[in-house]
Amino acid sequence: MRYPTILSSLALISYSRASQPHYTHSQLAGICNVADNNNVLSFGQKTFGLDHESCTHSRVDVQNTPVYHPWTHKPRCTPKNGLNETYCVYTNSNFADGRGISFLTSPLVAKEIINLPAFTNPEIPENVNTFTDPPWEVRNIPGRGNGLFATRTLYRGEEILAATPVGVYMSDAFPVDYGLGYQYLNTAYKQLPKATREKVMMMAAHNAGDPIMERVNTNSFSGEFGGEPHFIVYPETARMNHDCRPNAMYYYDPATLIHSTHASRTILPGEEITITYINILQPRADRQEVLEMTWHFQCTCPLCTSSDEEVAISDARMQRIHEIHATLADWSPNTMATPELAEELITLYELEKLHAAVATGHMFASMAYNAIGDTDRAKQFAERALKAGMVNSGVNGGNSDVDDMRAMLRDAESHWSYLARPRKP
Ligand SMILES: C[S@@+](CC[C@H](N)C(=O)[O-])C[C@H]1O[C@@H](n2cnc3c(N)ncnc32)[C@H](O)[C@@H]1O
Repeated sequence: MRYPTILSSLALISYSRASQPHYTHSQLAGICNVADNNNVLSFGQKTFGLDHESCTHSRVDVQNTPVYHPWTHKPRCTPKNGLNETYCVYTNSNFADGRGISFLTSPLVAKEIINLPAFTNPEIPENVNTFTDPPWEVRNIPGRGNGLFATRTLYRGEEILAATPVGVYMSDAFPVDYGLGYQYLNTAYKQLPKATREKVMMMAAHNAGDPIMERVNTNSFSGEFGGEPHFIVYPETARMNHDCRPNAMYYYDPATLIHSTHASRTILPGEEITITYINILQPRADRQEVLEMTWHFQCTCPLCTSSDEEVAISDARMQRIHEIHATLADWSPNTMATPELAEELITLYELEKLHAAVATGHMFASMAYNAIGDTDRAKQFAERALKAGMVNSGVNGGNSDVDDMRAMLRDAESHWSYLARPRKP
């Protein structure tokens, strides 16, 4: 039997934030509904290998409240492994107006999850999980499987889709005993409502094997809960194919778990809507290697299929982008960072059609101008960064870059970067 390691995960953090994810961690607080771990464990042991649903119905107390609140099913836990770890399935089949959600995670992480606003304030905005009249349709493309295609013009910043996850699985739940991990993963799947299970099964799978595991492998985004890496499944979002110069960007809100995708440039009707699965600031050879190894496809996006000469120019620009990033991030007294360098970065992003990254360029420029005391320019660029940044982070912000740029706009002289790099005489 083949037990593939879970390797693939579509980067969850937008490209420009890939190296600095911002997760809010809820306080460890409150009660744990799986405190009765021995019971759960023995239950898990008893049901080891079972896949019939009769065992999974929620137990209800006299007030009709499940004793496992907020879970609608009794948590089922693996027997402790040699490292004294256990992983449990936690399902709330009512989550997000009946879409449901299942976790396979540790009891400690579950304690944090139940304190997230997703559970303490579970109201779902109207635009989320609404797929009745989307501005796209699913089409099959030879060699790529299904993909999303725009059915009308979408403008930069416009929302394409927003969804809650249906499955969240801790990556550590698998390697010690893959067989056991798969069984509990299947339990997590089976406890979801029927319509959601159908959505999961409609996702593509790279390989034959365990149907759920293979779908998780092919379609998961990655994120953290309680500081631990998890795989996160958004079935509709996972329909989007990869492009090294994507026309859409996504943002994940770790408090509500809502994942939203926005246009990062104008997308014309009939155009495929694409995201990136990888860090696209890599040379073509490296990008292709990662995509081939992890997602088993040969990238034939326009950039990958350009002439060798064009690719060499693009690779050189990306090398320069890396150099400028490093210089602009250097706040030491000997830094070579200047506002001119930040403006060069913006130009390079534009030449490379890195639409989604432009906000990062404006943010660098804002701070670089503020660092020499040019508060007018600093504010101008902060405004541009905020406008462009909405594509990445949603209109309400909720990440530290957005907060930082708002602070710059309010009062540049109080911003930490003010006169941090005075021009040398
Ligand atoms: C997350 S799924 C994307 C949706 C998928 N095409 C489907 O049919 O549901 C990832 C898989 O889609 C395919 N894929 C994504 N982007 C592609 C691309 N640019 N070229 C070829 N195949 C691609 C690969 O098979 C990849 O493993």
